[in-house]
Parts: sequence; C-alpha cells; structure tokens
Amino acid sequence: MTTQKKIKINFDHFQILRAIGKGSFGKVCIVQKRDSGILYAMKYVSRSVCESRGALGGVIKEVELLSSLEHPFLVNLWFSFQDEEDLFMVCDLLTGGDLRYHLQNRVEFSEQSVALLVCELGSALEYLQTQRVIHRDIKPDNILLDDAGHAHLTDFNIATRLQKDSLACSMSGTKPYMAPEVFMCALEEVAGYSYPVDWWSLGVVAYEMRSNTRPFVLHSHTPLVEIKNVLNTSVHYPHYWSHEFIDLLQKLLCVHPGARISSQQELHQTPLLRPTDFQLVLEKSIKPAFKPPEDHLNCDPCLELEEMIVETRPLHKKKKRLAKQRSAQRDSDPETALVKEFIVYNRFKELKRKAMEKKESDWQRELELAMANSIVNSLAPIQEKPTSSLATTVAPTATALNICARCTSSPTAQTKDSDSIEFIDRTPSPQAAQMTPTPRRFCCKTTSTVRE
Ligand SMILES: Nc1ncnc2c1ncn2[C@@H]1O[C@H](COP(=O)(O)OP(=O)(O)OP(=O)(O)O)[C@@H](O)[C@H]1O
Repeated sequence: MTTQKKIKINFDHFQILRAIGKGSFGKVCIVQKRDSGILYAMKYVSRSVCESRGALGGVIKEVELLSSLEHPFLVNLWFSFQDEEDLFMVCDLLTGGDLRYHLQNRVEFSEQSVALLVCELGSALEYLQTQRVIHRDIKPDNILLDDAGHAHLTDFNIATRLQKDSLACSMSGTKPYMAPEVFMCALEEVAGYSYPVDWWSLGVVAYEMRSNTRPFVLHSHTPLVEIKNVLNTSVHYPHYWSHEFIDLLQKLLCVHPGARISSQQELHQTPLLRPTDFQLVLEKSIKPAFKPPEDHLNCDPCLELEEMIVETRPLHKKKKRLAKQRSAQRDSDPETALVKEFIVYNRFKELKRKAMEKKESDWQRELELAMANSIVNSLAPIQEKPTSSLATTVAPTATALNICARCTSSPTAQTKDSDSIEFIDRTPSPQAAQMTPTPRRFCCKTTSTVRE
C-alpha cells in the first residue's frame, strides 16, 4: 500500500488573476483555484508589517472567528494558510464593489434599496448574535455587494466573541459609526456594551446610503465628551423621506441600547418591513433595486498597475522568489519561520468531516433503534402467519430498520468497501405492511448481530 502525504492548502493551489483592493495592512486580489476553477478573493497581509504594527494578534483572531462562521450575508472564509512572507485568507469573491465605492460614485439608493440592505445585514447580525459575536466595525467600507447587489459583511478584524452574559468594554470601531454606549463605556459611565452597537452602526449606514451624508457630524479627532453631546442632538430627516422609513431609522438610531431595534423580529415589527418575508430575504429571492454595473470591475483600476509596477515583492513573482530564498537557506526548516498560532483552514475539509460525523451519528441512531426493535421482537411469540393486525404492528418495526442498500441488492457486495456503506430510508409500502416479517439481518460488519 502506498502512503500518500496529504498536501495542505497553499499558495500554489491558486492562480493570481488581478489586484482589486487595498486595506491598511493587506491587499486583495482575485484568484482561481487551479483544481476546481472556482474564483475567490484572496486577502494577504505581510507578516513583517503586521508584526511591526502590532496587528498580528488581530489577524490570527479574525481567522479563528471566521472559520467558525457561515452565513449568506457574510463574506465567508474558505481557506487560510501562510508562507514565510505573508498570511493568506481566501474568501467569497464579491464582484459588486464595496458600498463606500458606490457612495463615492454618487449612486442614489432608494428607500426600497436601503430597506432590503437593512434586512439582509439584519439577518447577518441576528446570526452573529447566535454565535455571540459583535462585529464592531459596520460601515460602508466593510459592506461588499455581489453581482446582483446583495450585501455581505466583511472585515472581522476588531470583532469579538462575548462570553455568556458578559459585556464588551474596549473602545473599538470607527468613530462616526460607533454607538453612544461605546463612548459612554470609555468615559466609564456604563459598564460595557453588547450586540445593539452593531444595529446602531447599521442605522448610520442606512441613513448615509439614502442621503450620502451621515446623521451626526463626527470625525476621528472629535473629543470623547463632545461626541456624547453630538449623539444626543436630534437627527435631521429630509421631509421627502417616507414616515415608515424615518420610523425605521429612528428605531435603529435610538440612543438607549435597550430600546433600540436589535433583532430581526423587531425589524419585522416596523411598519416599513412588516410586509417583508424574511425567509425570501435569506434565500436572496428579493432582487435588489441597485445592481452594480457589470461592464467594469467595481474597484480602483490603479491597484493592478501599482501591483505590477510599484510593488517591491509582487505576488505573481512569489514562487520564484521563495524558491530562491529557500535554496539559499537549505539547512533551515521553512516551518520555523511561520506564525504558530495562525491556523491552516480548509472549509471543504471541514464540511466533509461534518458530513461524515452526521452520517455516522445517524447510522448509530438507526442501529440502536434496530437493535432495540430486535430485542422487542425476540421477546414476542413467533407466529408463522401473522394476522393482519399483527402484521401492521410488526411491519413498521421491521421497516423502521434502515437496510443496507448494498445488502438488499447483492449480499456479497457488503464485504467490499465497508467504509462507504450507505443506508437508505425505507418507508413501509402498503404491500410491505402485509408481508410476513422475515428474519432480519443487520448487515453492517461493525456489528455481527444477526438473528435468523
Ligand atoms: N471578498 C472580497 N471580494 C471582493 N473585493 C474585496 C473582498 N474583500 C475585500 N475586497 C476589496 O478590497 C478592499 C480592501 O479590503 P480589506 O479588507 O483589506 O480592507 P479594509 O476593509 O479597508 O481593511 P482594513 O480595515 O484592515 O484596512 C475592500 O475595500 C474591497 O473593495
């Protein structure tokens, strides 16, 4: 038997197509997985830059968090890995651009458009709450659109997972989008804050989408004490906005977190969103009014040029560069140059593992049920020809047993390929219910229980 070394996901599994984004630490490019042909967004951050700016912990935490999350309105992580130079995160590719890009291009979002975005991101926030996660940085820059215009939340760099019944207390976020209780916490006026902070930020985003200005005039340099006063001033709502839309915004931009909308159910209770079917929202069956243009990539075209001309360590030359570097340092193990805490993640493997586990536990349950039935039946007096009343009581028991598909069709086949035995769920047919119960056979080799 040949032992095949399993190759972990790495940079060579992807083909770099083009640069599409740049953040404060990293860059983003479109990549294609060589074996499946699937396109992804690959975000990569230089390990040395991260270390020098004390941001390594945040990236490690972000990957840990994202690997445990999955939702239609999140930018889901599919793979993570690293090499001597960079840390990589491979995510869903959203080709519609970020909301900031569209606001800067003066796109006018209708009330209907904003309302759908609130529902979609509300659904993501509701999910995050079930996972005890606060995002803490909801803003147009971190909302990406797909090609149809559906919203997806990204950048979990400063997100946090709350312990049960605890509060967050660090001052994290982007000032113009931060909820009043975050500032109050920094001023030690409240003990901490929780999930409603994200719903406040969603309210600010919704306001900004509709008017291209923000509800409160705040800047990164506005002092804390002043911010508190600003957030307590009343918001100006243009007279041509509908009452229902203003009502939604007022309930999101409510200064008291306890009275603020902070669940999908509360969203659904507002006059504007009462008619909305949230199941259809989740299924992405409601078409967004704004569809990002398809004739060009919704990102800055200079990024690609910059990567090709200005970048000192361009990604497309990485393979050659690392090979040269590795051959020069032949004696040292490249593994020692890696960040130990940064996890290698492969969502496909994870999904496969979970499917196997589920199959195994389903199988175990069926087997236990079958064994219990078998004991019950062994205690019952054996009747050669059951009366119809007995047949109906026995038949469901007999058929409740999931029968190995392979054994029923070909008993000899059960000895082959035992790992992939599959069970079929057989609902008793009316004819089967009338049949004489035949001796049953538990046909999986892990149990030798055979009663004949
Ligand atoms: N999954 C993605 N699909 C398509 N484009 C993306 C994706 N992720 C990021 N981008 C683009 O790349 C840009 C930079 O993303 P990145 O997350 O590095 O920056 P950021 O949100 O500004 O991060 P930071 O807050 O760390 O500076 C985004 O603004 C977006 O335009």
